[in-house]
Amino acid sequence: MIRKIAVFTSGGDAPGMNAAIRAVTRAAIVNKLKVTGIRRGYQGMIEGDFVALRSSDVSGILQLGGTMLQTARSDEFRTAAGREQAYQQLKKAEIDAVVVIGGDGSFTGALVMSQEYNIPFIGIPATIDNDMYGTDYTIGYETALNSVVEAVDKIRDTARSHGRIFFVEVMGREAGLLALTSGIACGAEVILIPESNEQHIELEKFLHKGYKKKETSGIIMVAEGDEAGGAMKIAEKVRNEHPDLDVRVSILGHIQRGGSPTAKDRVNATRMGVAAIEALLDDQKSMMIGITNEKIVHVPFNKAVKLNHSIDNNLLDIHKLMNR
Ligand SMILES: Nc1ncnc2c1ncn2[C@@H]1O[C@H](COP(=O)(O)OP(=O)(O)O)[C@@H](O)[C@H]1O
Ligand SMILES: O=P(O)(O)OC[C@H]1O[C@](O)(COP(=O)(O)O)[C@@H](O)[C@@H]1O
Ligand SMILES: [Mg+2]
Repeated sequence: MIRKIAVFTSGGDAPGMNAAIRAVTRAAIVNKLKVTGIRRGYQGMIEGDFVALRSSDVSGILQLGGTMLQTARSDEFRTAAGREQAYQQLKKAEIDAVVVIGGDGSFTGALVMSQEYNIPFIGIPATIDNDMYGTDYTIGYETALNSVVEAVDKIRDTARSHGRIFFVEVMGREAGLLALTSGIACGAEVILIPESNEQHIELEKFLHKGYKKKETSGIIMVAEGDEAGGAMKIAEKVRNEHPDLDVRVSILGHIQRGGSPTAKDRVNATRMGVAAIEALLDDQKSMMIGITNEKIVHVPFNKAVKLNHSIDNNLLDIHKLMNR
């Protein structure tokens, strides 16, 4: 019997996390559940940094970026002693079930803890990387994509004016989807992502033939996690090999993680927040709420975190076609 739930945000923040906190809180209250917010992710769980949430406490946050509960990456929670302390804090606060809003790391932590202690966890995927298996969509990705496109359009203006080649680094330590889709949206000439090596050949072709023949500017999107080592390193190599080219680097950084969530991120965060409470009331546990083909789906944590989210090769093909 669930009487009181906790909700928290964990890992890298993502625009729309607040919308999810609001939806979880309000859906729980409508179903006569009490709600506790845990501040600062798993670290706050270990330290008992809890706050009671009423419907009015989540008023006015729907449109705000970041997370009102703050977030953290907690090394202590990776230890058995840290998780034991976290469990004791949950018991003390009489929490019967937990909703975790985060990415693959956060769900791995939830899976480990639910194997050790009898407490149900439901996950809501929120990461700008959109790298979770079993869902087409993670909260924050759409907003980040639009932020990248807005920034790169501006870079294109100055690149064209000077006839320069820009290496633009986009976030994604292990995931290239944001670089790939923003690259397509901005008409990038080349896109370098960790999931595919082939694009380095495209870069060589572009530098040797394409640029010199017909281009007035070049945008090379580089995912942070590309194996050649990020935009700085690649640009340095290109400068050495092609001293005639005017090369610049722009690392977009954490502006990609901030800002007011797009309408789609708000709507999907609200849908997933409500679905998370419904899943708990339906006695589900260790389950991620996802959205596939625009429908809510339930994906067991062990699948969501262990299976790889692959890149759609069609997107790579489409990009290639545009730059023939
Ligand atoms: N294998 C694990 N065991 C226990 N906790 C984990 C594990 N992996 C991740 N976590 C917890 O989840 C937190 C968030 O994970 P992280 O990978 O940083 O972000 P995200 O959830 O956005 O992918 C970590 O700081 C850690 O506290
Ligand atoms: O904010 P930090 O700690 O520098 O982390 C940067 C990383 O976080 C992300 O923005 C989001 O990743 P997670 O959602 O897995 O936390 C990655 O794209 C990036 O590599
Ligand atoms: Mg992650």
